[in-house]
Amino acid sequence: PYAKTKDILSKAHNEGYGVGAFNVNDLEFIQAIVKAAVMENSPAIIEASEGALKYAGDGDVEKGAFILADMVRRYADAVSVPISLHLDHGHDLKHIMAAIKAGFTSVMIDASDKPLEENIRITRQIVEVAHAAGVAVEAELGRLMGIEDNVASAESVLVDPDEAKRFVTETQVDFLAPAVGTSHGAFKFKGEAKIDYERISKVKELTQLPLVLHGASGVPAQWVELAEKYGADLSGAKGVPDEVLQEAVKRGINKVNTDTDLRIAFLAGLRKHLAENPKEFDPRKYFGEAKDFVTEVVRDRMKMLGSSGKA
Ligand SMILES: O=C(COP(=O)(O)O)N(O)CCCOP(=O)(O)O
Ligand SMILES: [Zn+2]
Repeated sequence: PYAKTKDILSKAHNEGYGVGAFNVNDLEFIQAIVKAAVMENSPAIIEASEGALKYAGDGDVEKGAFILADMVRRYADAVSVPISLHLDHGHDLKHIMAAIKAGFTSVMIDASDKPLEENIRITRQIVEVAHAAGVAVEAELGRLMGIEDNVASAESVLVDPDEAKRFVTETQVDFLAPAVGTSHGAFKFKGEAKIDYERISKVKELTQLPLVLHGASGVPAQWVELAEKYGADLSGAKGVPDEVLQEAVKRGINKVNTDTDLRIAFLAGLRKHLAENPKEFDPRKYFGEAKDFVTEVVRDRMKMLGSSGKA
């Protein structure tokens, strides 16, 4: 059924496992994720960024929010596993309000690029409005970037656990995304793939909240190689290894944002089908194989994070 992100993450927090938060922009990815959740008997968080709302609404964010929310709700209510819908990286109050009106069960206010005091002020505002509507709030502290030679690289700002404690107390957010060395996209880490485990443990201890890891895609070689076999150029692609994610979950990460892996799997399926079926022009066929690859990569992630069987 359509569920509240907060309920899904409270259970994961209490029982110590990770739940994938899978990004969507369209119908195909929603279908693929819901199918994977059913096959794995796993909860799933579906999330849409502001870019996804614009894409689905052909430029109109509010329309996109309603279209995506309606699709997710209908697919979720047709299955027995809990599926929620979350606004990812909300920056603009208008977009956050549109998501709340459309029925998203949680929203992220991302003011992590602002000084702490301003991040607190903005986040507190959003929490007030969202909580009044029964919607949970995620915020981010520190900035997503890599870690080089054990110190944060110049432009990155890793979370300060003491600041995190103050932040959650003063804002009452429901979940927190601490910056611990990951980054978005397919080309993570300049050197070794490492994140700051100690910081995760300290933030968990001080906040006692479900924690979120952004930039958590693994960029699995099998999918990169398949996409490249059919003409993609993803040289240098690198993600977060499974064992690193599993350690992060052990230390308190519960929501694991995954977008890039789904994009690469879909790309591989699409390129493969088009290359192998030059006569095919029915999108239900060529998107069909691409969807099946997304289902596979989502199932793998649910097993790896420990959410399989936890519905
Ligand atoms: O943390 C992640 C994804 O991390 P990943 O790239 O490692 O999958 N996200 O929040 C997804 C961000 C997607 O934003 P946009 O739609 O604007 O491209
Ligand atoms: Zn993110």
